[in-house]
Amino acid sequence: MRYLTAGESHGPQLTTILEGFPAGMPLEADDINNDLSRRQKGYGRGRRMQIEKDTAEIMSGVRHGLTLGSPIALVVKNNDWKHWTKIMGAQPLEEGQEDEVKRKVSRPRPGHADLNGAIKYGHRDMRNVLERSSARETTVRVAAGAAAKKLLSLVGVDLVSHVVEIAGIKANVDSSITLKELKERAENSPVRTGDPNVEQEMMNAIDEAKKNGDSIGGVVEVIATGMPAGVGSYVHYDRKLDAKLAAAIVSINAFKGVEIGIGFEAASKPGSQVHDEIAWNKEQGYHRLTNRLGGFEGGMTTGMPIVVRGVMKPIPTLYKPLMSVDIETKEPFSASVERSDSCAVPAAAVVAESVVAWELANALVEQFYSDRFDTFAAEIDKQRAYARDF
Ligand SMILES: Cc1cc2nc3c(=O)[nH]c(=O)nc-3n(C[C@H](O)[C@H](O)[C@H](O)COP(=O)(O)O)c2cc1C
Ligand SMILES: C=C(O[C@@H]1CC(C(=O)O)=C[C@@H](OP(=O)(O)O)[C@H]1O)C(=O)O
Repeated sequence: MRYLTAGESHGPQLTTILEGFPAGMPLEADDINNDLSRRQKGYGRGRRMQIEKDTAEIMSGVRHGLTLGSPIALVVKNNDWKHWTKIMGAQPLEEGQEDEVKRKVSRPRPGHADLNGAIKYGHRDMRNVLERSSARETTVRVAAGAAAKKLLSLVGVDLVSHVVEIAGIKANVDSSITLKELKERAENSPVRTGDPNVEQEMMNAIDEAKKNGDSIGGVVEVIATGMPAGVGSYVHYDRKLDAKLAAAIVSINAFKGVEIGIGFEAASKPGSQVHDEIAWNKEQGYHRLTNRLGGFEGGMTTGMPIVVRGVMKPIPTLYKPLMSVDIETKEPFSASVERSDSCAVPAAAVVAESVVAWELANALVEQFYSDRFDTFAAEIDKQRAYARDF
């Protein structure tokens, strides 16, 4: 499967085209809209989220609630567009209009794509960069991921995402709770954490950062259960599914690191406390007695839950501005800010869940016959039975 996205943050709409979904799979706009709304929630977001009410329209590839096997085009309109029509206007500017409608952005913001993007594409107006590098684009990545999640749910793969750390405050999730309970907790928490004991502390940290004109980051975790064993491959670097997940996570705006299973903790532990012992019984088939490697060995799924974490840096736009240089005058300035999120970690957890879902769905579609949804689902069931008794 593949998808492209198009759209500027303050343009009329965002678009994505999804390709490779099996034909005959149920899909409705509501499957997508629920996740779009989840991405908009979360403590620490700025004023833009009060303007937008993200909903997807399915423009192609689905009839009477079933996929056709042809490309699926999804559109999400930007409500904010109406405030930006002049600045974002599609028409070329006429003589003398330049100053009136087009305030050139010549001041690159530290931590953003502005300066490097301007150098790369030769834009003297850095709005041409920031409009596309904005995390507004994650809206349609979540739409794509929601369609992937629908596919996964129909073949018995379930996902949950939650916030495990904000600004050094760590959640401690009771390992005895079920995935369903974890999901409910995260869904009902303004900071999407599975640990209610640290929720208030995290919100206080966000308030404090906001008050100080600063921003904070954190760590999110995505867990996926039900993936059959043996998906992905060890034979080539670009077929390793854990590597694809890592790339997907780091591709999210502001994500700077990724861990699979215990991740960086493995560096300080002996092998006996890192590797998961293998066992077999009739009911479960092969399984691991622990899941420290987060569901992967050799770039392939083990059949155990997949556990991926990603670290998000603090939002780069700060009300307490950082120094930069104007590209026209080469003079230093301190950047002023109109609006920004102060912490988007809870929202980014939903984005992480979506990009992981896409990679898992893609891996299944690549590995199993996938023209028709009914045969695709049957093949996955067969793989589960085969792997259990192997
Ligand atoms: C959900 C989400 C919301 C974000 N909101 C903002 C924001 O309001 N202000 C901002 O400066 N950066 C925000 N970012 C981060 C920037 O988009 C990102 O840091 C920037 O594009 C540079 O990319 P890089 O950090 O990956 O290098 C957000 C990121 C995500 C995932
Ligand atoms: C619009 C979204 O996030 C935006 C991501 C973002 C950035 O620089 O990444 C900057 C802000 O944009 P604006 O300046 O228009 O308020 C955020 O609101 C969204 O998540 O839907």
